[in-house]
Amino acid sequence: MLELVTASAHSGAQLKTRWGENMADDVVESVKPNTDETLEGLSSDCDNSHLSSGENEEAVKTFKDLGVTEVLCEACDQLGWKSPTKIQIEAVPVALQGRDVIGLAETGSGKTGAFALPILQSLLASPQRLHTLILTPTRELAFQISEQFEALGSSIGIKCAVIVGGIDMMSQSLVLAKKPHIVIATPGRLIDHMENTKGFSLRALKFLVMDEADRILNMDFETEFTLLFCFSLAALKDPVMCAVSTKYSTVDKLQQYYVFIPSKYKDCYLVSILNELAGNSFIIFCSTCNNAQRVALLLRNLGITAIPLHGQMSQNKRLGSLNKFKSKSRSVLLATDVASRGLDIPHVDCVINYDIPTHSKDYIHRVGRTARAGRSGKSITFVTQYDVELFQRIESLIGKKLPAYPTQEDEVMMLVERVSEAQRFARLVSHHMTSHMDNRVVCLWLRSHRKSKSLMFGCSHYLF
Ligand SMILES: Nc1ncnc2c1ncn2[C@@H]1O[C@H](COP(=O)(O)OP(=O)(O)OP(=O)(O)O)[C@@H](O)[C@H]1O
Repeated sequence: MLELVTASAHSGAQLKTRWGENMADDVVESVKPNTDETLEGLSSDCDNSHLSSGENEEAVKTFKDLGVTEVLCEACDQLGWKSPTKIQIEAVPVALQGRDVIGLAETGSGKTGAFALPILQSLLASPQRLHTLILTPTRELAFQISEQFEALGSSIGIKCAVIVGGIDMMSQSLVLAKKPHIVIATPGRLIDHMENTKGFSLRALKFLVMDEADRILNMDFETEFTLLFCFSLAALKDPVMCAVSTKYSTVDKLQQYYVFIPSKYKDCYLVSILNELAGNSFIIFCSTCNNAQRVALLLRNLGITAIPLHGQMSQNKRLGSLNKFKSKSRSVLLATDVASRGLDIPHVDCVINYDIPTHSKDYIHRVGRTARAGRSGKSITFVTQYDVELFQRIESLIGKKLPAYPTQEDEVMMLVERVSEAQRFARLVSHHMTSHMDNRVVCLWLRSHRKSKSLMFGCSHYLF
């Protein structure tokens, strides 16, 4: 699940968060009025006065019915959004009235649109630079939200800035100096700019969004309601709770399975399932960066187009991996929980929990990377002899017993020798990579140690 909090109509001085400082403390310069002609030209089109909250789902069929202005309705149409989702029906009219909103809905249910549309409409009504701040827990999510704002706001000349770690501060300062309408940031880098970038001020901010609020605040509450209620005490004014999911739930179109296997045969089962479901697109979750890297190498050794995504990679490499997976040039993404929240890659057919998540809540976020926006999808969770208790906790959190995924043990065991060979290669390559050996040297080394042609498949791809 993902929560959103839109704190609308707050002045910068009121914006206080638990993770950081008072955002208005570092005010150096006030924000100049917007001169963006496109936004101003369109602003008269915007009239929310007729809106009332509490319109129910049955009565509302279109974005227009929610009070969304014509130009944004057209943008939704261009994105292929024929009608609003449940959370959009609940949250958009309330946010358009200028109320603070706490949103709660299933994964892949369109929460980004639910806060993006009211923000864009507010910008149309009163154009202003540095109008909105969106905080996200991961860098990838920040880029994704920016893409969605730019897609919805393309015809109105919206300017977004993504301010995340792993990217040069100076170039970000230049982007901030141009005073974008919307800043999408991860907390650490935002604080850096607030402390060190002259002239950067959030005083005039009209909207604050905390996407994945529990993760940003780094708090593990029993339910997300409690978390957001606590946050509302600190910063929100009489917020409206828009909940279209009242507990930790997974979507109906997701088929969830587990497979009970001995720990030492995890790789064999993985390869067997990937072979069986060949042609699909997978995200495989591992609990550590090392494991994600090692399994990616192992699969590459076996000719499977796998690519890693984890926090020990540079930001450029992380984005490169994600783009290759998104563009379908790689069919398997080996990821840590850095990819478990919010990432929206519609073509993901199957999520495999190679390592079971330690926090049950992460299970819901991970499997939510498939079966998004009404599509169907599959998830398979590996449960070893060490994971039984964690698995039971997951089942009790989601409130259902999962069926076993059918596997043929004898067929899996036929892979043991082949997989062991690939494991040895993966370990050796990992060792050379972690000892900072030049990539070209690794490739040369691999060539000289080549045992069979297929083991060397994709050698150049070691250079990620
Ligand atoms: N009204 C709509 N009709 C059709 N598709 C939509 C609609 N609104 C959003 N979408 C699409 O649904 C997908 C999921 O949306 P989004 O990423 O906002 O989900 P989410 O609820 O934030 O998920 P998560 O909890 O996993 O972060 C996106 O591809 C988005 O373009």
